[in-house]
Formats: sequence, structure tokens, C-alpha cells
Amino acid sequence: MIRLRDVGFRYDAAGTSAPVALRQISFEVPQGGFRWLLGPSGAGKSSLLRLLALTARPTSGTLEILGSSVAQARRAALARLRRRIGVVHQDFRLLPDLPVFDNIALPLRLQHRPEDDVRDEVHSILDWVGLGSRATARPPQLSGGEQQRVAIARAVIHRPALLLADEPTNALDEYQANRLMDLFRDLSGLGTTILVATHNDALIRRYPAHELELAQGRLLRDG
Ligand SMILES: Nc1ncnc2c1ncn2[C@@H]1O[C@H](COP(=O)(O)OP(=O)(O)OP(=O)(O)O)[C@@H](O)[C@H]1O
Repeated sequence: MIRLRDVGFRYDAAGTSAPVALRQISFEVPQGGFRWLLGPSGAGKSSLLRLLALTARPTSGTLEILGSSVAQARRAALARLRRRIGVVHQDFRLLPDLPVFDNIALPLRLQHRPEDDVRDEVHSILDWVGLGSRATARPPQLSGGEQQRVAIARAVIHRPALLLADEPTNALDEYQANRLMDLFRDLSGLGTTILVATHNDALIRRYPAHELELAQGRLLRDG
């Protein structure tokens, strides 16, 4: 479950030079809930995902992630919490010098999973995303859509309790986008809480779900 109460965020917490990215955002998502995160460019979607991914802290208000209050959590607890979160970044953020296999294996290795398990799990998800033959390729040798599928595989391989995806279909064709949505539906059925920021109106129409709509840093709609 995630819970926000009057969360505000600006990129320069102390000063006044950066615009306010988020204002008084309050909402809850139960464990296993799925939310579309909508709004025009600059509305604050990526900023909200940063707070939920624990890569930035709210400037004001309270944020609870998977039962922990972020403001009160110590560094070690935040690090543990981060390992339960999967993130698909808009720009993929793959490690360019590591083979695809090792990029995807990272979350499992951070959990110190036995290498035999890692091999089985990574090969199985590589097959699922249709990249079974590209395990040894480096990300720069892949197309944009292939890189996005690697980023998705890395975000879900450890079955995170919270999955955050920023425009996860922008490099995918319709068939792949639909398969991704089927995966999200399965994960959400297994208890993963999922937020997906998108401008893909056709996808939203094909997969209607609860929407969080932002505009100019404010939450306009929760329903
Ligand atoms: N690193 C940053 N430093 C300062 N301001 C930023 C930074 N990133 C975003 N902003 C500002 O925060 C506000 C919200 O931006 P954000 O990236 O969250 O919007 P978004 O809804 O994700 O947009 P898009 O759909 O284009 O990705 C904007 O005013 C933006 O200019």
C-alpha cells in the first residue's frame, strides 16, 4: 500500500529558483492496486514517480510506502525498501557496458539469490520479452524497443511489491504493449501495486483502470 498526505515537492528544497513540481498531493493505493498516472507534459508525473521510487524526498507532507513512513526511515531501511520496488525509467537507464543478462540479473544479485536461480529466472524472462538470443549483447547494440523490454524485465524480475513505470510502452508496438499490460495485470493479481505514467490514450482505452490525473503539480482526479 502507498499513502500520500499533502505531499509537496520542489527540486531545490531550500531555495525558490525551481518551480514547484508537486503541490498538496494526497491519495492511497492498496496493495495490488493498479493506477494510470495521467497529465500533460510537465504535470509532475515523473516527479511523483521519483518520490515513490525513493530517489527524491518530499519537500512537505507525508509519504508511506509499503507500510513504512519515508521521513522516519533510516538509510538501511530505505535501502531495503528500494529493493522491493521495480522501476521502468522513461530513458531505460540500462548499464551500457554490462551484457543484457547482467543488467536484468541486478535486482536478484542485490538480493543475494543463488546464481543457479539467477540464471533460470533471467533466461525465462528473456524468453518472455522475446530477447532469448540477445543475452550477451550490450544495451547500445539493441533497438529502442529492445532496450525498453530489457528495462521492463529488470524492473519485474524480483517480483517487486511496488512497480513504477514511466512511459513503459513508448518504444513498443501495439502487440508488445498489450503483452506488457497482461503482465501488469498478472502482477497486480499477485499483489504488486503498480503505477504507470503514460500518454498512450489508445492503451488506456484498451485497458481502462483507476486514473490519477495531474495538472501543474496538482492532483485533479483520483478515480
Ligand atoms: N531535474 C529537474 N530540476 C528542476 N526542475 C525539474 C526537474 N525535472 C522536472 N522539473 C520540473 O518539474 C515539473 C514537473 O516535471 P515532470 O518531469 O515531473 O513532469 P511530467 O508530467 O513527468 O512530464 P512528461 O510527460 O513530459 O515526462 C516541470 O515544471 C519540470 O520543469
